[in-house]
Amino acid sequence: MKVGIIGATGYGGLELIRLLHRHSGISSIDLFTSSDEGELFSHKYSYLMNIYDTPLHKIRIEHLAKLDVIFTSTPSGVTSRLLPPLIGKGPRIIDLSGDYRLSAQDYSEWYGKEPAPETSLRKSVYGLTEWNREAVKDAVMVANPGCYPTAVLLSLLPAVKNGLIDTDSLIIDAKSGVSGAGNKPNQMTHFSETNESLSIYKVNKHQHIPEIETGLAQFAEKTRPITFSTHLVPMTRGILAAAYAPLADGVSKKQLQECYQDTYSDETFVRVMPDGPKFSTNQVYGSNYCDLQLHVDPRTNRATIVSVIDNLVKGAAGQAIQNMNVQFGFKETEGLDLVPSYI
Ligand SMILES: NC(=O)C1=CN([C@@H]2O[C@H](COP(=O)(O)OP(=O)(O)OC[C@H]3O[C@@H](n4cnc5c(N)ncnc54)[C@H](OP(=O)(O)O)[C@@H]3O)[C@@H](O)[C@H]2O)C=CC1
Ligand SMILES: CC(=O)N[C@@H](CCC(=O)OP(=O)(O)O)C(=O)O
Repeated sequence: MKVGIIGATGYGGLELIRLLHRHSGISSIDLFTSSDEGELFSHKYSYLMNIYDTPLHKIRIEHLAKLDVIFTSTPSGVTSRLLPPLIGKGPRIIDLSGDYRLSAQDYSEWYGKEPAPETSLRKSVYGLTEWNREAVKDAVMVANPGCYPTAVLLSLLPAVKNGLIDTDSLIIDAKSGVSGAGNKPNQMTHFSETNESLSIYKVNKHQHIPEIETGLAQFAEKTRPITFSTHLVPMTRGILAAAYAPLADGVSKKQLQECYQDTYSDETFVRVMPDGPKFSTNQVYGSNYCDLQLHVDPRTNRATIVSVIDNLVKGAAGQAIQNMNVQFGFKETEGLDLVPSYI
């Protein structure tokens, strides 16, 4: 298969390259840029010397149209303009940005930008693979989920769908490594701002709030608003999301645990962990796993449901390749059988 990556020079793009390199079904990977046309990729990133000594291509529709699959890993507001002439015209498209995940109204409200045209939005399928595999198979356009929504939806959907927790006032507290903000440092992500410091940001304003709410409504018919807070942690990769909710009447910890084990028993990439003294982002570092752990406090009858992912893998490039595997009939784990780099 001939693959193209737009936004190859960014963090999501680099991770796509790293993972696609070991995929058996790929014959070529064309890398596209909006700023460094003609430059050898291994000149820009010397760590790729003798691996990707290929030039960066200008983004041209005629070139893109000849490919089998296109990954777009660009800032929000780019693919809503770039992709409409290509959607449904040949290449399958997997967009890592937020442009095709929300309704036009939610997108305008939460991203503060012009949404994608309605006709192209209608063709997009939400790529939370474990929950939407059948739709992804035939999708010409996959909206790859955001990093936080991946962690939160995988951790909450079984309990919400099966009515095991009271979702009237769901609180989710999430923490991310700094690579989640991309490769352009700013006032918030600069080393001297993040080092030795923990911050909370976009309180009640995070653009992933409507994405999580839409996912809960789509896969579990839950429509109450959530409280979702995001934090920046002085580490490079990883997301830990903890959700807090009372158990529904009569539900036990054992039932909760069994529900999760049943839901994900056939899923390679979602691991339901036993209780243990430690649960951390480094147990999934560099891998496509989403690990879950469930706790119930008998004093408050409240469940604490925790998930960890690598934001650049399961939260971005890994899940995107998982979706490509589903679309093209590859084994879902192809290119993704990565042992976490724990240390
Ligand atoms: N980082 C993460 O953990 C996750 C990111 N995402 C989303 O994925 C997308 C990419 O994120 P990330 O890789 O971190 O971002 P980066 O900022 O690291 O990279 C984005 C890349 O997009 C390219 N680009 C910028 N402007 C344009 C443009 N106008 N047209 C075409 N290409 C452009 C740039 O490359 P060049 O200058 O060479 O064109 C740049 O390297 C974002 O939408 C992000 O929100 C989703 C999940 C997780
Ligand atoms: C740490 C950090 O800053 N993370 C980013 C994740 C952004 C992202 O992935 O954006 P879209 O899914 O909307 O494209 C944030 O919280 O905004």
